[in-house]
Amino acid sequence: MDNPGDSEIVSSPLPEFLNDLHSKYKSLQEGAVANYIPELAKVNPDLFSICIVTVDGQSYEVGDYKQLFTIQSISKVFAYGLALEDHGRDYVLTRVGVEPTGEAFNAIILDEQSKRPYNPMVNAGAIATTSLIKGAGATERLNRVLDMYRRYIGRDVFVDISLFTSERSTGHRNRAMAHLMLNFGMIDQNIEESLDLYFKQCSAMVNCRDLAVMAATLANKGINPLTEERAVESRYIKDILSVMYTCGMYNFAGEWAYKIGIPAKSGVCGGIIAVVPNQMGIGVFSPLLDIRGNSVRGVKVCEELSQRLGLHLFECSNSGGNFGETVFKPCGDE
Ligand SMILES: NC(=O)CC[C@H](N)C(=O)O
Repeated sequence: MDNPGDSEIVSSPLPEFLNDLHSKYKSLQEGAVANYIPELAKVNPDLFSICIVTVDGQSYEVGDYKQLFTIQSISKVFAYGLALEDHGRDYVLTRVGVEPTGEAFNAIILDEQSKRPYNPMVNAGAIATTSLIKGAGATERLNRVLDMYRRYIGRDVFVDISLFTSERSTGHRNRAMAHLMLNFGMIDQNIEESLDLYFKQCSAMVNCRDLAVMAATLANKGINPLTEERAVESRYIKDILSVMYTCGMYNFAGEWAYKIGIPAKSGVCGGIIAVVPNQMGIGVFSPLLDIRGNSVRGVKVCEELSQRLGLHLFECSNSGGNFGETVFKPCGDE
């Protein structure tokens, strides 16, 4: 261990450890709230919460964990799962790739050869993914998305209409991507309906604890550990987690995989979900973002959680222990 204080922190039970992390980073004022969607700029920059939900249903939370905010890009993960269930892996792969872009989340780029958007975790790919969600019309498609959120979270979820209309009236860049993909036959004619659905899926209201439950559901092979309801077919978990791992943090994805080493997804709301397969889901919320659109405190908290709990997928075999009672030791030090 590098720091003298490490041994105290890692030997604390999880609630104390989360409290320590929260106090440590609460005063960090780096970054800025997203303002390209006018309603998003109104968020209180001081909000900060960290939650963990284990696959055996224990939950730990600290800070403003009941505060609702819009899920934004984190929705891309779950919409991708629904599109896979609706069409199967092979067809979805013809419409959206699985390559990291190395570019900003809102880059207007398609793969030169295939004309597909690069991956479902950036805006272009997410709009293509959402266009694949089935339903007889706009209402049925929205209801399917909301029901999907309900299964992952365990309660009904609503769309923030102010946020939705704010994004719809300013979302010209996303509209441009949709037209480009329409030009190449990557999405169908009904682009306004699909864009509305995309803006609504991004404007669904969640709190930090919800994020952790959603992440824990992915960690638990698609079954919500609190309600025991299946949210997504288990055969698509590896697809979802793979693209989260390689593409979930936009143009920080490589460094994230290298340093933190667990599948994750962020959103311009300031939320991050991180999934430790077969162990736990992590949710962090803090709206101050870095230049890539990732939560500054969120990245720091995940980095420290990963280091102190030995969560990096390739570091060593994870302990797989009971996180409710465990006294944490960094793996590799045994
Ligand atoms: N990175 C994000 O969270 C972006 C989501 C936002 N709704 C957009 O499309 O721009």
